[in-house]
Amino acid sequence: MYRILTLNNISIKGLERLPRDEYEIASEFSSPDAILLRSHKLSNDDIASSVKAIGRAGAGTNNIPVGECTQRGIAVFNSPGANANAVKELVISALTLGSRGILPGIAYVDTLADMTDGAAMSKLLEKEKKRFKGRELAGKTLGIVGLGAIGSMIARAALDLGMDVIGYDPALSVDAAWRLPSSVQRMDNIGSLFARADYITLHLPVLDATRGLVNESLLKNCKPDACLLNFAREEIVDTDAVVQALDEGILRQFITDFPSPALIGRDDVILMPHIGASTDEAEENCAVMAADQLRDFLRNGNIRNSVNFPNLQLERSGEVRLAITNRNVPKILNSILGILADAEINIVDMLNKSREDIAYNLIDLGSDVSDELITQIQSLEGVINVRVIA
Ligand SMILES: NC(=O)c1ccc[n+]([C@@H]2O[C@H](COP(=O)([O-])OP(=O)(O)OC[C@H]3O[C@@H](n4cnc5c(N)ncnc54)[C@H](O)[C@@H]3O)[C@@H](O)[C@H]2O)c1
Ligand SMILES: O=C(O)[C@H](O)COP(=O)(O)O
Repeated sequence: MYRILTLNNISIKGLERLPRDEYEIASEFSSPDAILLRSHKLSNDDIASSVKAIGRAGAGTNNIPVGECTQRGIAVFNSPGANANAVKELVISALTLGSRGILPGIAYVDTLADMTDGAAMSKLLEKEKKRFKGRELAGKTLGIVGLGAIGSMIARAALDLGMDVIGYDPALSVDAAWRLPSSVQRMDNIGSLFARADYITLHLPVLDATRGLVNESLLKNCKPDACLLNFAREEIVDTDAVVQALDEGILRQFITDFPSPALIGRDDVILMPHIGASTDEAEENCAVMAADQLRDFLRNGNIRNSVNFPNLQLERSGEVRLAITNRNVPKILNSILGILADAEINIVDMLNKSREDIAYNLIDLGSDVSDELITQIQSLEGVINVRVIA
């Protein structure tokens, strides 16, 4: 029986992928095998020594101490693309909110609640509506920073709205490049994107290299009247610099899914309570993907969509499988194979892959192994953990 600790509400559709005869699921456990969460902020001390894997039902993993997990041999998974459509739809709504007098218009109509004369109300609205005139998106330029799952979907939708789309992504994967419409013009640097776009939308992860990326000097490149959207992460944008750019008229508007006190109560800011992925569909997609990945890892040692372990899958064969994580240094695999050979245990199949500091091995054996042999492998210098999967 595997124990799964949930630290946020996880969609029932995802939890159903973990059958109760094999998985115990609860929001409190002293020694869980795995953790399933959304945006819950997890510290290294919160992670019990029994934890083998963490599944993030969502895209961003900045709430998880990934580096420390890697050192401890804990695989961290996310759900790439599973909530991208939800974010795309919200960003398209935000673009229209940022171009038309929708919110002030609605707020104005709400002030007329005491009027009882319909004809007088119509007359008043026709007179006042000029205050809520907007502009159209068609023909404007949208700059997308980060052309991954969300960025590429937004690019396609914006092109359908008649916008010109430019993008910047210095780390674009081959798969993401295939998904990108060919009419998206790629910029060589982020400054050029800021200088050309009427609307700029951020869809990149928060990393050491992207924290505070949108700062005073970058914002100085903006076209007059530009509108900035942040549905990625709060830390990517220097809020003080944005407030200053708004005050100085460098930016016309800021729309974000990450409110902070300095932004509340301004007419030129639209704030949403981190609802980019809050749809039934996205929550289900993320939970199902995260649960399936955890299950395949716990049951078979296979790894799909890990952010810190190499991706690796091997069909099951043999009697028993060893899943071994070790430091990525020479000779460890040789030593492991030597121990198995000395014990005359036949290797039926095996796969070994590395990623940065660690290596991960799946070794299918023709016969069962003793506890002593596992202890022998576990005590090899550089071996982080060993799992025996029946
Ligand atoms: N508001 C929300 O609820 C919500 C929902 C989902 C995701 N997000 C955030 O959006 C981010 C992107 O999600 P995704 O699913 O598109 O991820 P993704 O991994 O598919 O795409 C991210 C892209 O950003 C690119 N990138 C990395 N560094 C960059 C840089 N310095 N400049 C420009 N691009 C860079 C990567 O190469 C990649 O193509 C997530 O990391 C998460 O923080 C927010
Ligand atoms: O990175 C993500 O996937 C989003 O920020 C969604 O976070 P949530 O699962 O807490 O809504």
